[in-house]
Amino acid sequence: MSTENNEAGGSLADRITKPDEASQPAPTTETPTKPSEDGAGTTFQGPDLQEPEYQVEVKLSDLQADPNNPLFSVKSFEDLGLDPRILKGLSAMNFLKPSKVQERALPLLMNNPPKNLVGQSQSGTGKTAAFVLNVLSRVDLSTEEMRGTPQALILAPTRELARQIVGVIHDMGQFLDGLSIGTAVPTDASARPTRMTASVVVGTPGTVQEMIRRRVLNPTGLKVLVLDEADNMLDQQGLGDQCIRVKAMLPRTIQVVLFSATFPSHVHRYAAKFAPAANEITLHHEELTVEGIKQLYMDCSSDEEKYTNLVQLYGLLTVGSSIIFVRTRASAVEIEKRMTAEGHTVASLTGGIEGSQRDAVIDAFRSGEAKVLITTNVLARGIDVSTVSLVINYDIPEVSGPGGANRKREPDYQTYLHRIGRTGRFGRIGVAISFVSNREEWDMLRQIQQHFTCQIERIDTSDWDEVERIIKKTIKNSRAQAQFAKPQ
Ligand SMILES: Nc1ncnc2c1ncn2[C@@H]1O[C@H](COP(=O)(O)OP(=O)(O)OP(=O)(O)O)[C@@H](O)[C@H]1O
Repeated sequence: MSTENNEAGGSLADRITKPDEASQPAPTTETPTKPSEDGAGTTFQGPDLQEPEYQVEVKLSDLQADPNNPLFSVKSFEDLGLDPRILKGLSAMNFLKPSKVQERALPLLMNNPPKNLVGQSQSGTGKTAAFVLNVLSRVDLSTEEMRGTPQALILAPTRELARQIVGVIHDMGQFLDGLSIGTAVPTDASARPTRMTASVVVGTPGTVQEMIRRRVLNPTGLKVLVLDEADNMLDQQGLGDQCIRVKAMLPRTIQVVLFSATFPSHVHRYAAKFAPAANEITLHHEELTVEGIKQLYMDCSSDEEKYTNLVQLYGLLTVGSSIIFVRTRASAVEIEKRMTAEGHTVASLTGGIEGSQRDAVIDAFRSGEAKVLITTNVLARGIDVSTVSLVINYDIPEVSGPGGANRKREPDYQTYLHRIGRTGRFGRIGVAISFVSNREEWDMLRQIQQHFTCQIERIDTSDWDEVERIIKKTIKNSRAQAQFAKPQ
């Protein structure tokens, strides 16, 4: 069973599987090498922090000098003992200073003998670079034979995230001669390789498991295993099983690295078994929200009013880019159809569409060609598109599971945090609006507020000009306000 798509909430029962994708390894993928301007991967460029339209006043360097900010660091990348060619890659990506998680994780990761790591840090704070820098520092590219030997394996829950990580490795490792990166995501039979000879392999667990089983991927030379979005990977029945099976086929001495913005306690205990004797970087749940994301909600009297409010917001959705999260594939498709028929330009991405079509949609969204993306939880995690300034929770994320209609509805805290974290990346600003259309949804929103001890403010929809003014002002001012709020 493949588990590349974990759309319908965080639970096992609703996870949607695509058995046809399970046994389909993919080819080594090459990505372009043009350096990016804002620290995002090449293929995923967005504007710099200084978005002219919003006249953002604060600079990244200010945030990185604030000890309370997750982007703060005292060290430079040079201090972290990285290879000069990797430093050159970082500089080409315009990464000037490490973030807190990078500064803390890298010495732990790169120390010898290698130790396992369970690392947590808020969304958009640079966890990818933390594990990629360790991977690039550990691969040996000195001989032809080593260059063709898979030495590091990175697993991610979705094809979109796997492809994104490939882009980051490509950019960061662009000056490492002989580095090759393989992508192991479901693909057509005609495009499957017979042998994976890349030194770094990034993929989804089902496909990687199948590649190892069919001896397409030889795991004996692997030195590092990374699980990105590790809590999600280990907590879902299918994905978790696949990760365990993959790990059982790897060398026993492999360094295991687990990263996520969230590690709920039950998964944390399990993670400690998957990565034994690991160093840990852990946050309390009230430390998890990101300062630059303004959280709002809208009262809607019915499901239909959710739709009309969304349409009213269309002008704001296209100021930057925006992501609209819905609960099911069917509603994503329905909203897309309805909005398109009414003359709005929107795209949708769900696990229900073919892999190549998914790639085309996400690529169009990254390039800005598509500015409004309707999706399910399949894109709730990890996706890094710096232009996203607005996230809409059209449906509040819920824990789903057995129990039928009488079961009490419960918010999915982790998914809420990951969804809103698609904006406000690495010190940028963003707005997240949750729609509530009945008492139960309002209760779930209140519970989310309590859980993260955060403020989710109501927007009054009786005057749409005012709504527009408030949201635009918020986008414009939220970072600056955070600065003014700082003690002198
Ligand atoms: N040191 C740095 N300097 C500048 N930009 C950086 C730095 N580190 C990371 N970034 C940029 O910050 C953005 C967010 O990084 P990344 O996607 O790794 O976040 P994350 O912590 O993995 O988030 P999530 O929990 O949502 O997966 C990316 O666009 C990345 O290029």
